[in-house]
Amino acid sequence: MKTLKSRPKQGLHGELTVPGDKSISHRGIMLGAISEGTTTLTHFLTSADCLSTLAAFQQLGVPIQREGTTVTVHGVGLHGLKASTAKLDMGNSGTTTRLIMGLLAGQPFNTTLVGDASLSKRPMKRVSEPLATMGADITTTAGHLPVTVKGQKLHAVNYQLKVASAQVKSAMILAALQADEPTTLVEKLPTRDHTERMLTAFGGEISTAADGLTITIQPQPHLKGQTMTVPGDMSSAAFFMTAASLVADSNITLKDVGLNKTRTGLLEILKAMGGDITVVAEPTTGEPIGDLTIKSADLQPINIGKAQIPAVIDELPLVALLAAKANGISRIMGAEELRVKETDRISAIVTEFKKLGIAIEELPDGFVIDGRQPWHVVDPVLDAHDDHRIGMVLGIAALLIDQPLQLKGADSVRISYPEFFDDLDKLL
Ligand SMILES: O=C(O)C1=C[C@@H](OP(=O)(O)O)[C@@H](O)[C@H](O)C1
Ligand SMILES: C=C(OP(=O)(O)O)C(=O)O
Repeated sequence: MKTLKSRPKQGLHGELTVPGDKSISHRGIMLGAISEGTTTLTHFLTSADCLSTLAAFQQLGVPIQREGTTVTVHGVGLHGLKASTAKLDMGNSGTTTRLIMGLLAGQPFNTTLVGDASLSKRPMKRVSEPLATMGADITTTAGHLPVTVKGQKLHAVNYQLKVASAQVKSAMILAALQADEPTTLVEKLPTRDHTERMLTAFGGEISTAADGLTITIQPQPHLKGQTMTVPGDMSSAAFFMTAASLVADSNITLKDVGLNKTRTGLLEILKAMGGDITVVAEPTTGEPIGDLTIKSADLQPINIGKAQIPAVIDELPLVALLAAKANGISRIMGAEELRVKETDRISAIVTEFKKLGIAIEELPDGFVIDGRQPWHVVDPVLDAHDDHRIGMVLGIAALLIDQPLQLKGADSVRISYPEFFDDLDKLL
């Protein structure tokens, strides 16, 4: 049980560089592995999820070294992976599992994937079914892990994705690389496009049509290892953006944060709510990055619907917290995907926010929050529900309360941001 810091005497102050982006770190290892030559990733995220990806590719015969946050991947090419003698442990990572399924679907060997209790409850048919249209042979356990992938020769498809999910899209892209002809995928809504951008940087041929939804992938590329610095994770920066906005007298700067438009939903929402944020973009050739300065502000309520969800999916617990201090009623809808994350995040947020006396109502696909109601602690023992993002949002919520609160499962931050509480202390 961790005792959370309560309301600070002064606001949050100072400058911070948040750890590397989780999505980009995963993809850096995967694309590096199937490239020819060496890939060097600096500012790699050394959280449990990304280390699950690193270990899985080592087990597939890819030499990978790590020194601190620098990772060197000695690529084996698209057809150079080797069968693992043991099951691959995906740990808690949905991204590792879904993307690796797409890649292994076309390899000439069989692999069994297992994961922890939380990951073993998450849906995998959303990946195995679309992959099956390409000829993949994937057996799930009633739609969940353990999953066995029996490598097959894959054929190209023209496929309309059924869920707005970058993980499903990326699994299909990684499978399409191994197909016989070009594949076309059509997304329901644009989702994070790191796979597409990074594949291009590694020398692959992938294009997105003017509609922003139709993606064409050329098969059998000869990818070349790259050197890249992973941008700061917007999804980690988001915790401090929220804290500085809500805690009076704050003024912080977050350096080198990834500003890819498919990830900046929270930034846009915070601006629309009246947040005080200055963005100084930096010139880059790869993923857009920049520095963010955030000061405390009085916030207005907001309504969010389906089309806005993908760009803020992992930050929705923070949108709920912002709404809980806004001057009116906010509605967040179209977010049913939250129910199939590390925990049912809708239910977890409602349960934990109610312990703080927040006026929150659960919807099947989101929540309604009245930020005008004063908070009052009903139960000082909060629970992360074994979910890193729930644990961290509660760590921020505690800064808005005068009495000390306890957090069960604070250790869950290791999944995406092991230094979270230390970095928060630096700003306090
Ligand atoms: O592709 C990725 O790196 C991710 C995609 C999102 O999941 P979905 O694809 O399930 O929306 C997100 O929630 C996850 O944290 C990372
Ligand atoms: C949902 C998340 O990750 P994953 O799906 O990779 O477990 C997350 O980091 O919030």
